[in-house]
Amino acid sequence: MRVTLHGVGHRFVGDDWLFRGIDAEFRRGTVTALTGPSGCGKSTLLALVAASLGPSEGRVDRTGVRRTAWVFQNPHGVARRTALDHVVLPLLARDHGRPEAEGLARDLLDRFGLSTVGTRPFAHLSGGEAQRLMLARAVATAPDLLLVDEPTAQLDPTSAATVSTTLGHLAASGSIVLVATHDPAARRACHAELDLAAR
Ligand SMILES: Nc1ncnc2c1ncn2[C@@H]1O[C@H](COP(=O)(O)OP(=O)(O)OP(=O)(O)O)[C@@H](O)[C@H]1O
Repeated sequence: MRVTLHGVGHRFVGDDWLFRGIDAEFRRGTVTALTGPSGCGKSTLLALVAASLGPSEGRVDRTGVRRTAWVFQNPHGVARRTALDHVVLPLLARDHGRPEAEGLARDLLDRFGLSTVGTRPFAHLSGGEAQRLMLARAVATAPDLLLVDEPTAQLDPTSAATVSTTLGHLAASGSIVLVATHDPAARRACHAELDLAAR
């Protein structure tokens, strides 16, 4: 399973090139940091990898990728549903029975440092809690490819380190993980880096 970029470049209509000539390969087991200054095109590259956008030039090949999960910069949940429910639902969708799904969801909340907020409605979570919940929900879908935009931007260093460790564990279990980030600590926790500033 892998995603390969061949000479990929992108520009939005009427704008200059954001980047050109990117050759890269993202493999299972690897967390890759996408870095570069604000506006250089990190989220755009995630969209190209997710195939929700076609590149202006070049080619993106996705081999063996069936399930993609994408965690956006701004967390969106269902205001009145509990944190636990947000993680239980994808597990039910993957055919786990409710008791098993709840057990797995509690484990995931625990891994993301959210065990004390499971019964809270989404609307009452802090920004950092909501963002970690979206990550827990994405991991619950057992994605082949996980794309994450700025996962540590709203977090204190300890919570940020927990998130980086958990993304590493997800990759170790066989996923491809891409993380757009400005955070030097999050970048250091990745196995590889694609720096868009250099393009
Ligand atoms: N659909 C679009 N149409 C036109 N321009 C866009 C579109 N999406 C993004 N852009 C522009 O493309 C540039 C790159 O945006 P992008 O969100 O990929 O950058 P980024 O590196 O992820 O930024 P940040 O670090 O601030 O999140 C920005 O100037 C943005 O305004």
